[in-house]
Amino acid sequence: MGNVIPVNTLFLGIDGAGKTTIINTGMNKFKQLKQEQIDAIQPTLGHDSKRFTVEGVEFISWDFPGKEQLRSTWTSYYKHAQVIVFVVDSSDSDERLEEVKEILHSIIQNVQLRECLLLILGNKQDLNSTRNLDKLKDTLGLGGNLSGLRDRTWKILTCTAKTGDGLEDAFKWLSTETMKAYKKRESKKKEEKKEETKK
Ligand SMILES: Nc1nc2c(ncn2[C@@H]2O[C@H](COP(=O)(O)OP(=O)(O)OP(=O)(O)O)[C@@H](O)[C@H]2O)c(=O)[nH]1
Ligand SMILES: [Mg+2]
Repeated sequence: MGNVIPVNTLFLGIDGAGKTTIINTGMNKFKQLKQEQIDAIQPTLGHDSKRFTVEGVEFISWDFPGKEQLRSTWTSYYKHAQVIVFVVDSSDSDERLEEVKEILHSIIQNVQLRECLLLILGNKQDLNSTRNLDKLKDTLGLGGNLSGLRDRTWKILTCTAKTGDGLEDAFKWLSTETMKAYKKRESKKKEEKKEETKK
């Protein structure tokens, strides 16, 4: 097997969205966590990184707190980010999703995150009050031709972290897109080197 490509991946989203559960499921090869493993997950207060690999890409997963007073910690990591996984509780109230929309749009427009791949995950599809993909897209204002999305590789998908449903496909997509971006960067570097030696 070739070398694994490591990518700094920031997991962002408000409190209770399911960021930590998704990372733990990723580390469990996307198999359903045991109930006691789910019960052991506490709201994140600090931040730390955990790693899991999917099809040659190692996601160095930075788990951040979503609690309002702690969200300011996110931005100091923006300069290191290559991938953003933005997690949404699809069953959250309209009021909370209005707040989520605002946060998501500020991430989309942030110049420091311009080059990042963006995966938006509509989590908790198992709950009765959940929104499906189309409804979520609409609620989060992602339907139109948003300037921050036009030149970016991004996707919105749904999942259930509690069972693992949808997560493997989501990270396979990220893995494929990461590889493509990596190859593009490498060939650009090669071209530039060639140009340099010609001078
Ligand atoms: N029903 C259901 N509950 C989920 C799912 N994913 C996570 N949860 C629950 O939602 C709660 C919050 O999950 P976390 O993973 O701690 O959420 P977080 O985004 O890390 O939250 P903060 O650390 O506070 O920012 C926990 O009780 C989880 O068990 C899911 O797919 N379905
Ligand atoms: Mg957490």
